[in-house]
Amino acid sequence: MLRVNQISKTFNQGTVNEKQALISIDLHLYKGDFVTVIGSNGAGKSTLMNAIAGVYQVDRGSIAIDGEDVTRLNESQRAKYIGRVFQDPMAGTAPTMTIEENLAMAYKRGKKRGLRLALNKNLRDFFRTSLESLELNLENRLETKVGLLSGGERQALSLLMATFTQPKILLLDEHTAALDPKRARLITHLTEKIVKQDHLTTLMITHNMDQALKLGNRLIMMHQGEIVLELNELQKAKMTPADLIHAFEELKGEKFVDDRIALG
Ligand SMILES: Nc1ncnc2c1ncn2[C@@H]1O[C@H](COP(=O)(O)OP(=O)(O)OP(=O)(O)O)[C@@H](O)[C@H]1O
Repeated sequence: MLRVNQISKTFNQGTVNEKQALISIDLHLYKGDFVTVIGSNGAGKSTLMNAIAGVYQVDRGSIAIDGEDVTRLNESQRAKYIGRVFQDPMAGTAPTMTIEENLAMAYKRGKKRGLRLALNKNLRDFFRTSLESLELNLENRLETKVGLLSGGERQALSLLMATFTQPKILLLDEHTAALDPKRARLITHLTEKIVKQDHLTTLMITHNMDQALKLGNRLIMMHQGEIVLELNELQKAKMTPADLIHAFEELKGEKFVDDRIALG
């Protein structure tokens, strides 16, 4: 479903600030794979996601989604394939628009430009049913402005907006990190539920080692622009957060430095 072949990305090439953020990264995700991504500070995790989403063009290598080479497509041209949820609950939704207007906007994403979308009964029913799955009673607040929702409700809505059109790839960029523990648990639970039910191919960056081990069926660890460790479901199941750190230190002979790390 996702084939990242030998991609490299250097920022500020030829200047004193030159930074090789990605070095010959290979990553192949099969349909339904749910891969958690961890790594030290500045390891290249966000750059990898941005490269997949088309925010940055890569210097070398190629990216294919469901067999289509998207390497030279820009972010908006890739939008129909990709759902993304960011760390900031404010980032994925428009606060002055109502819940249903936000959903309509997401529904239109990637569809033909200029498509006028009538908010007819069928569409409202579809939005209501989708919102019911969140179990937050948002289905009865279709006309509420999104700016009035709590951070957790807003992030749940972002998650729904990123997934209800069944993207080929779901990118989760520390999407629970800015929430309090209770809301983070809720969003984690909803993520697991939606990904499983819709069999979504997912890449999730997290600084929470426990979450990285418990969620998904694969884990990758990045360091200085490279993937330094890959674990499958069985290997993940046997490991603790402390084992992960230990494995990194054995491999690289240096301390694992992540300012935002959470072990459990
Ligand atoms: N737009 C940019 N311009 C210049 N340098 C950048 C840019 N984006 C990222 N970098 C640099 O590339 C490297 C990788 O950054 P990236 O944000 O991908 O790391 P990360 O693994 O997500 O880090 P963290 O967990 O600390 O957020 C870092 O050294 C960063 O400073």
